[in-house]
Amino acid sequence: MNFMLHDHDTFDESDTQIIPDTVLEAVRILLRWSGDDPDREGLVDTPKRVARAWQEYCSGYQENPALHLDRTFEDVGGYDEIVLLKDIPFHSHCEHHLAPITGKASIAYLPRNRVVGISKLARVLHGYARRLQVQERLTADVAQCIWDHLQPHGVAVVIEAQHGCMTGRGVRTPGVSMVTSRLLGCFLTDAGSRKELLALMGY
Ligand SMILES: Nc1nc2c(ncn2[C@@H]2O[C@H](COP(=O)(O)OP(=O)(O)OP(=O)(O)O)[C@@H](O)[C@H]2O)c(=O)[nH]1
Repeated sequence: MNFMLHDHDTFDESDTQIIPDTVLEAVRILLRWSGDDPDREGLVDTPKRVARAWQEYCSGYQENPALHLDRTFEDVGGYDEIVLLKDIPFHSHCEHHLAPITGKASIAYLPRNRVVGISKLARVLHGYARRLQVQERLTADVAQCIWDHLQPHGVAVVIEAQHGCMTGRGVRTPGVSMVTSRLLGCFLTDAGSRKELLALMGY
């Protein structure tokens, strides 16, 4: 996170990160407001831990996920069928309650003359997941990024996830999954391609 550094900000020697004192104080206020004592032994380092955790949860703001798709390969023996990376686990946070979203994503594309290293599809997913999200936008962003930067014949992203804001609070309904999909190109317009894709994905 790009916070301005001030003289009184805290330098965390354990990982050489500088955490603005305003952030530490915000966590202390939340702890106190929740009913606990931020000065008791177990909580005294909690603001620093929380700050570091949120830097990690939100590290996607510091990257452009599209850059993972810069390197492509053309010599793949004429392969021109669907490429699918299935059931990629991911972790995100909802923008409404900052509660965790955990789930898995399946990402497919039908290449046009070039493919990308398969790990890069997961990197694109994590680049968007490590931001505050709603599942619909996460699904759409991943699909659009691949569509724009690989210019394939088709892209499909299906995400199935559980939302902490529904399990641990509010309606308190565990065990439900939210499923979202974004189909582009041939997967949207061609019923045969879509049928093949959904069969490969196991739907
Ligand atoms: N569509 C969608 N909704 C989400 C997502 N993550 C959280 N939500 C929902 O966002 C909604 C926010 O609703 P609000 O009525 O503004 O907030 P709230 O009063 O805390 O709602 P409750 O969760 O019903 O207690 C809730 O229904 C959440 O379940 C998401 O990724 N997509």
